[in-house]
Amino acid sequence: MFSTVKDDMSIESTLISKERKNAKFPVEELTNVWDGGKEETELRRKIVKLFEDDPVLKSPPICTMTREERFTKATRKSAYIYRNLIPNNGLHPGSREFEHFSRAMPIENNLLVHMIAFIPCIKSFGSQEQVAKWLPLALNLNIIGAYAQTELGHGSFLRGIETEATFDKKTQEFVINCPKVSSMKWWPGDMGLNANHALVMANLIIDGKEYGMHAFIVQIRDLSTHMPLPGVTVGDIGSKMGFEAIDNGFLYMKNVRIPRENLLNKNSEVKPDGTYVKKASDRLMYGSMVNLRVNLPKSQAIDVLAKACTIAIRYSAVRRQGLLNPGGAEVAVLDYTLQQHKLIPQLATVYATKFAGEGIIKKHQAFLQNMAKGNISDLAEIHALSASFKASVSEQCTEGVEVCRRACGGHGYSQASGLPFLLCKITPSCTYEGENTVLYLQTARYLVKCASKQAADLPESIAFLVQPIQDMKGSITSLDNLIICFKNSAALCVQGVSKKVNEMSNKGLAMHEVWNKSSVQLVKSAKMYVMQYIIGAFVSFVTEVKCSEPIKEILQDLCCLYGLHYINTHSGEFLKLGVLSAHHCTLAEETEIQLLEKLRPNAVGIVDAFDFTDSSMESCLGAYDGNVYERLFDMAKLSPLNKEKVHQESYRHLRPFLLEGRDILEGVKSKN
Ligand SMILES: CCCCCCCC/C=C\CCCCCCCCCCC/C=C/C(=O)SCCNC(=O)CCNC(=O)[C@H](O)C(C)(C)COP(=O)(O)OP(=O)(O)OC[C@H]1O[C@@H](n2cnc3c(N)ncnc32)[C@H](O)[C@@H]1OP(=O)(O)O
Ligand SMILES: Cc1cc2nc3c(=O)[nH]c(=O)nc-3n(C[C@H](O)[C@H](O)[C@H](O)COP(=O)(O)OP(=O)(O)OC[C@H]3O[C@@H](n4cnc5c(N)ncnc54)[C@H](O)[C@@H]3O)c2cc1C
Repeated sequence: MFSTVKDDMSIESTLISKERKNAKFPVEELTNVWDGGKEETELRRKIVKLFEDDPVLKSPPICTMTREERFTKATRKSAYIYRNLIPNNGLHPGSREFEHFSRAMPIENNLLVHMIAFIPCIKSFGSQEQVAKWLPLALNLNIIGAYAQTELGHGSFLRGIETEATFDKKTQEFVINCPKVSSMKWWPGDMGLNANHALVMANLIIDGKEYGMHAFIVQIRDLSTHMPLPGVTVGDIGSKMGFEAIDNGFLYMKNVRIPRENLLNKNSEVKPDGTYVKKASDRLMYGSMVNLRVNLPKSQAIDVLAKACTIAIRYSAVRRQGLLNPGGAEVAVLDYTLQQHKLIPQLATVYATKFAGEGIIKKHQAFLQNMAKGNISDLAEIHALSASFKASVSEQCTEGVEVCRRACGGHGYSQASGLPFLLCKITPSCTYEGENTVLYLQTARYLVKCASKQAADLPESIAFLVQPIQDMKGSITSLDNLIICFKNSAALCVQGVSKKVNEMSNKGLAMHEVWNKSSVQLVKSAKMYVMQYIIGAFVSFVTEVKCSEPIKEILQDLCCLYGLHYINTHSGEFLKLGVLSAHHCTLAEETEIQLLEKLRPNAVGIVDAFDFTDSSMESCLGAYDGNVYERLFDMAKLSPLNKEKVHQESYRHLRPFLLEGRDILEGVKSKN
């Protein structure tokens, strides 16, 4: 319907090619470092290609589809992936290939909560017999389960959850009830339309006595008709800011009866006579959340920011607007120091959080191995670290994506840029798997407890909180000094708020009031604690990684930039704590600006090294060829509103005024 408008040779494509020629490092090697080795890069590309070449997984750009179409396509693709593509290609969970799935998955898919929460919960909370019964069914999608914990009235405060599971000795069943509207399960992914089972977190009641939150497998839909079972009211909660392909659901249960065996009973059991047997710590009930807080940040936040950086940096390298040199040619907006100051620190955030996250995954794996042997002594430490890490990463990356979006000017507001989609995808990561403020407070609770102990009684990673403050020798801009600066700040923050807490409670104030009155500083302490962890982990990675000198230099520069950018945006905190002087802050600012200038020629190369395919980004601004304007025009042509030259409804409503206008204008014309 629209005529084609094409430049013979787009200037934008030429500009981005020049950028690539100017890069001062081997891009492929940085990709290998990012992936964890050359073989991993090859494997990832193989898996991505397998998914991208598959005709079943192709669909129109998401910005041209309705919610209904997006949900339908996502379900069709997900069912195919889990039942055909994965088993037919021998890609089993736990295999090396599996590590690369999140990069290969279509841009929209669902059944994820079934895969990442329902299945792992069966494994964590189920006895051997229960795992043997439920796991194969779940892996084959014979049953599809949601993780139904949050209710309309309660999400964060789990002790307040209202859904009840009352044991009926006579029938050897649990009776599941949502006593009030506020007790209805609300939000669980995959539950609204696709799930036929749910892992329901409910308050266990035996003979009138409450035993707290436990996990039950509840069938909610008939397996042959998919109709809700008696007593079950279930559906989709409606349109959201994002995740439109996912059927986040509501679930209201009235006298739903399930067999006694459906209480997942690895950690606690109800005997036929109603005796309650506790086999392990109550805290293991929270294990599923720790697992997700450790493992989700990579795919749900860090990769999302990496994509946003790719889009914004490629676009900024070809978008020419204004002059730097009076009388000269228009410049790429990436040449403005202020544009570099927006975007390049986001790149540093991607690298810092990715490598720090890998450290936490390793720590968590070690914890799981110990737990299998009955040792959960590191639980509090891993809970505190994973809670604040999830909070900090989701917060930094969400802010970063919005910075990238705005850095693309007007086009960043267009769905065709891919950036609104990324922003809507990343924003809820600050809320799900534990609302960030609530998570920071959990970390702070642990840190304050640690502050009253001796270094020898604390885990190695925490002992610095109670040890003497270290001196910085030499420039603030060295990586060693950055670590010292952040460690000192975290220690002083924690000690300061602990002192405040003690003083207030010594004055007789109730602990809950003390806590509320100190909460602003408590959250700040948790943030500083996790920042020192992230910086420390990034520095260790940069120091130890085996790579060529140019790559090492880029990583060192990004590492330094990450620390300095944080200092410069929070300098008041560092000055207030007395960790840095005004002179240090001035130097930190100058050095950051120098680093931006140094990294600028490599910026396109660094985002190329993330190696996102065009189809994994669906972005007219971020495609590899830099051909932004033609792509924007082509995408606009696909808008469903452009299906016909004249939109009948717009014409119908406006026609009377247009006819008036025509008559007036024709009258004027005939007078003339
Ligand atoms: C063939 C298979 C193929 C598979 C293919 C897979 C392909 C994969 C591809 C891609 C993967 C990526 C895809 C991802 C897609 C993601 C989509 C989005 C998913 C979103 C899913 C979201 C799910 C959810 O949101 S679930 C709900 C989460 N809810 C929460 O997190 C609630 C937060 N609240 C809490 O955690 C707690 O209740 C609380 C701690 C805030 C409560 O506080 P309080 O009452 O004060 O504490 P209490 O309960 O009394 O606790 C007392 C002590 O326990 C300690 N503690 C608390 N929490 C924990 C914990 N987690 N671990 C350990 N200990 C804990 C607490 O500190 C107290 O200790 P103390 O010693 O007494 O001080
Ligand atoms: C996209 C998405 C997917 C989800 N998927 C699932 C799922 O699959 N399964 C599931 O069970 N749930 C799911 N959830 C729900 C999610 O886990 C909860 O929304 C989340 O845990 C936050 O709880 P809340 O909504 O009750 O927030 P609230 O706790 O009500 O938060 C509201 C405000 O109160 C503040 N606040 C709360 N408590 C405190 C406190 N103690 N001190 C200071 N401030 C406080 C918070 O900081 C926040 O500012 C999902 C949510 C989203 C958005």
